[in-house]
Amino acid sequence: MTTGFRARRADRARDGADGAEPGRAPEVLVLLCSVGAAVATVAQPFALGRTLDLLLRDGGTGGAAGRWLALSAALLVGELLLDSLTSLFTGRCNAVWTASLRSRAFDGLLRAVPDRARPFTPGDVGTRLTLNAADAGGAPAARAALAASMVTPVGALAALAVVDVWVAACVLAGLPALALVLRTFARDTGASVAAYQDAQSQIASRLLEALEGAATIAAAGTGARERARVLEPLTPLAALGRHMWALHGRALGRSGVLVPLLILVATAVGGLRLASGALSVGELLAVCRYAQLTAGVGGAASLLGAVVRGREARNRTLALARVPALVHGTRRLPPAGPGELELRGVRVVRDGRQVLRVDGVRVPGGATAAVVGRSGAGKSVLAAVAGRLTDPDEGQVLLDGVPLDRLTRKALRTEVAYAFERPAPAEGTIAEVVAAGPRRVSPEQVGEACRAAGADGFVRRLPSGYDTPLSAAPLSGGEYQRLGLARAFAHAGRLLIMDDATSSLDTATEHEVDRALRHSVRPGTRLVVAHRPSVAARADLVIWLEDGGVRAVAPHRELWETADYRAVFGAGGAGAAAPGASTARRAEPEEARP
Ligand SMILES: Nc1ncnc2c1ncn2[C@@H]1O[C@H](COP(=O)(O)OP(=O)(O)OP(=O)(O)O)[C@@H](O)[C@H]1O
Repeated sequence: MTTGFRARRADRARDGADGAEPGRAPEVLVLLCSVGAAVATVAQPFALGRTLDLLLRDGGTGGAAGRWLALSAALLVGELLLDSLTSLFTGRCNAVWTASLRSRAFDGLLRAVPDRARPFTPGDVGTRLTLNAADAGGAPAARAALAASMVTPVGALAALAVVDVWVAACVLAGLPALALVLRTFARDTGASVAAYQDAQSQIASRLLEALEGAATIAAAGTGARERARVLEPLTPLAALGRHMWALHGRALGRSGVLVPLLILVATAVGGLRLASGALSVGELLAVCRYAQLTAGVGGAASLLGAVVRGREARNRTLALARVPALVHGTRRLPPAGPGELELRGVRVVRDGRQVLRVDGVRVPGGATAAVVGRSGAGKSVLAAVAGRLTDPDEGQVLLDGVPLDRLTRKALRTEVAYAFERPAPAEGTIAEVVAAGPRRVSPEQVGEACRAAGADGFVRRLPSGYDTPLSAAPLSGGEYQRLGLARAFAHAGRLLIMDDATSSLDTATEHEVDRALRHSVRPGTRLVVAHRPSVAARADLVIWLEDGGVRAVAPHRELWETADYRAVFGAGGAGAAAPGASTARRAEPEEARP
């Protein structure tokens, strides 16, 4: 018990750190209304019993019977009103809590170190933010209703003891069995609920993966296999569902036998007490009703189920809020710094494996550095570390001499811009999407950035031009990529990192974009992940990665002398032709050669 309490307190303390919880007011209102309704329910049999006794004694002529009858009616109306208010406040409480849990989970996800959020697939995140958040949001009201639901049986038992202690003793003797049924139900359901929610998440994740790869699946004709893969968790899900229904049914069945039995015994004892003259007819009526209400404790099973489900769902939803966040510092960058980038003793470990080791690499301010290497060499990890999308496990990355983790969030995000291979979909018109970001960007600057990224032409051809909603714009992969570039150009600070951001562009467009980048975009340092030798050739220096380490840092023309370097671009392996020789020329047109 103490351990459970401590665990709950620790949970609350940890959750508190995730963000503000909504006030307790909605929950308290549910509790007050439910308790009020329960009190009215408990008072009714007593009032009705007194009314009946007075009517039988006075034949309905006394004023007292009328007053008791009016009280009974008032209690009934009060109970109905309070029940309605309980429903109203329950809806409000559920909505407030669900919204709060969703916001906290979502904020946590946005604050998180992107790499740490990677284990949560989009489908899993969707399930946690929708189904799980709704279940978790319903728990506080269910908890209040569960607490209030104890008022009726406890109150009824107390009232029963006042009316007749013998009948109360009989009912009390049967209660431990009912409590045991409830406890077993709560314990057994907990584990199944967690596994059930996990299986739901798996189906959602697989479905989203399948939707993303729909074209590949259609082309490969593997639809049936994919369908089987997506629905694979359905079998354990169905088994878990059946198991939970069985648990529910068993709990209801057991309480369904125990409850009538208790009522029967109470009625029989009450009847004997009436026969012996210890109870009046009205009191017998009250006794029977109180026995019913006391045994109604079994009805708490469904509320208990909602509380258990909500607890598991809350853990799943708030797991998103607990993903480690990027903590920012308080320093600013020196004004008008050139954007010099330096990596000192940087080491990145993923899944226990070193995936990047870079020491003493410096990109002078205003220079363009190409990052090249075979697939899996660590280029994207380097790009992520260079702009602090993730922190290295060891070492430091400095921009104009300031470690990135000491910078304020604003300084970091205004001075370091990113463009990716696949820009994230965004809401709004094209102009709004390009303008969205840390800097204030005017419509003229949006146009300039789009021209530099080679996007202006196709944007103008859209029905509403720059005012076309992005979601309604039929864009090719390359066009979409160019909008991502335009956004990065519009917000370019002293460091611009392009991670495979021109991979879908044809060579001529890429060349134009490169020229515009030099002349029309705010000058600064560029770090460009490159797969084409043409890009490396135009850079001031190349950081050549191999198996997560730096093989060399030098201009492209020098590195091209090395056969291994040419092999990175598929331009012949070791022992291939010298620079400018036919193999290299065949592999890449004119501009590829130094
Ligand atoms: N979050 C992660 N968890 C485990 N391994 C990771 C993670 N991120 C990267 N890696 C591993 O680090 C290595 C480098 O990955 P990275 O994405 O930087 O390669 P890359 O050079 O950009 O490759 P490509 O050209 O194919 O995009 C890979 O072996 C990759 O599997």
